[in-house]
Amino acid sequence: TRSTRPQRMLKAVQKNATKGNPKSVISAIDYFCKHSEWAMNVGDEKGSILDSVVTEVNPSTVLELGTYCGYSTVRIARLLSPGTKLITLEFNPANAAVAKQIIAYAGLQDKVILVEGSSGDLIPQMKERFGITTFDFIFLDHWKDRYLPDIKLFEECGLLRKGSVLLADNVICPGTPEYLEYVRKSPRYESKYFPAHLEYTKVEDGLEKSVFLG
Ligand SMILES: CNc1ncnc2c1ncn2[C@@H]1O[C@H](/C=C/CNC(=O)c2cc(-c3ccc(F)cc3)cc(O)c2O)[C@@H](O)[C@H]1O
Ligand SMILES: [Mg+2]
Repeated sequence: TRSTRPQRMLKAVQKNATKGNPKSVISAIDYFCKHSEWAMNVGDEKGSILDSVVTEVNPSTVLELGTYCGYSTVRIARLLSPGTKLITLEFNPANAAVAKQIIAYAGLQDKVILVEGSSGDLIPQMKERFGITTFDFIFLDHWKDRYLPDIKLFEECGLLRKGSVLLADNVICPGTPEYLEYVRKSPRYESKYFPAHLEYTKVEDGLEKSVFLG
């Protein structure tokens, strides 16, 4: 049967990237998406903003919602200090399988805990399963209509502390209007919009960085 786009992306990484070299994995995926097939990775322009926020926060506890093929997982994990791991949630087994291989090809498997399942089920389990008290940094890039319910879940589960940083992809395209209204209106968050473009296109998009104020 015909391969899937994530499988073709993995093939491109195995063909064009250097094993154990995260930068080459990132470049190989960006090249594939620019010259072969568009795919919904955060991409190089928004990815650079992601890099700068991760570097600034230098988090000890990290969560990503929506692994997809692991592109942003690799971008984040390569910047984490030794001994720090990122937890990434993915409920599509086929996508998780590709992501696992792409993360391993980058040599970052020891810095990543990929959990198969839905954020709605897994967020309440973070404390008991992974010994997390609060997250320093959260990257939201899963179904856009789930950003708001999940941020409320973080609050309810006591997973945010004064200074926790949430970075959300696609707040313009496809758009997350309810989430944006919530974080920008709530007195409990300090929000800032980083303008950019939809990955590999000239369409406007951007990232919203929201700091929890406690
Ligand atoms: C709801 N809880 C969840 N828990 C765990 N994993 C979840 C998940 N929701 C979705 N996922 C997974 O995340 C991934 C989904 C991501 C959704 N992202 C988008 O829809 C998206 C879509 C676009 C996009 C933009 C313009 C356009 F024309 C077409 C697409 C661009 C992006 O950057 C995107 O992030 C999949 O791998 C899915 O299985
Ligand atoms: Mg996205």
